[in-house]
Amino acid sequence: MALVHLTEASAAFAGRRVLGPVSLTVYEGQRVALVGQSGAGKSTLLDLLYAQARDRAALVPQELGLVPSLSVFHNVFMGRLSSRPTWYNLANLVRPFRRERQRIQPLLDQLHLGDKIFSPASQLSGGEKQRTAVARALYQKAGLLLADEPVSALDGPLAAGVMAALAEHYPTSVIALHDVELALRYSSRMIGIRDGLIVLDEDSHRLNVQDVLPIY
Ligand SMILES: Nc1ncnc2c1ncn2[C@@H]1O[C@H](COP(=O)(O)OP(=O)(O)OP(=O)(O)O)[C@@H](O)[C@H]1O
Repeated sequence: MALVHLTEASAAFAGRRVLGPVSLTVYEGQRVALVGQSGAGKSTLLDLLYAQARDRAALVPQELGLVPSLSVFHNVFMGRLSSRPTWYNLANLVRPFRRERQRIQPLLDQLHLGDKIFSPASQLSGGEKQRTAVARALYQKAGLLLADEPVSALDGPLAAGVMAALAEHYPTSVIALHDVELALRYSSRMIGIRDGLIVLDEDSHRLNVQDVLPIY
């Protein structure tokens, strides 16, 4: 089943086309890695996909979108604000419900962030902020994950752990990654972007790093 679909889509800034035309269908169960040079158009493509699938997608944007004054717990809780009544959200803001803590704590533990649950986001390192945004997406439990460089601030083993967590919670995803090896390891389909166009679209298991490098 197709979860998101673009037909001859394009995007421009100040009259300059930066993406497209691109046509892309992402099917249920596909873990898509988006790779390409800085400025190739990966974030722009993710934006177009999100615009099509806003009601069924969790987004980890490159800028993360955290509220600095709120705790990690509350930032993660925000992943499901729209599915809860306002009174519930406000009450949980003042005094976290035990059942919400019981849902959020294991996600943070999995991301090695468990001891930061009530730290304000403003006091986190770059990598901790990134993992908070990832936890928010895990908590959201949407049908599709869209993530823009979700592990760029993490070192090797931690990056692999976060990619494994994303794969475990989200069978269908589109993730922009600059680390080609990581992209190959955690995706089933590899899409390469160059100058705003799709120049590679292949099963990841058919590719190795050398096959992907020419798009850079
Ligand atoms: N708000 C904007 N205004 C003007 N130009 C923009 C804007 N956002 C992106 N662009 C341009 O669009 C092109 C594609 O940018 P995009 O962010 O999609 O690339 P990217 O592949 O995600 O890059 P990176 O890997 O550095 O995040 C670039 O040339 C960029 O300069």
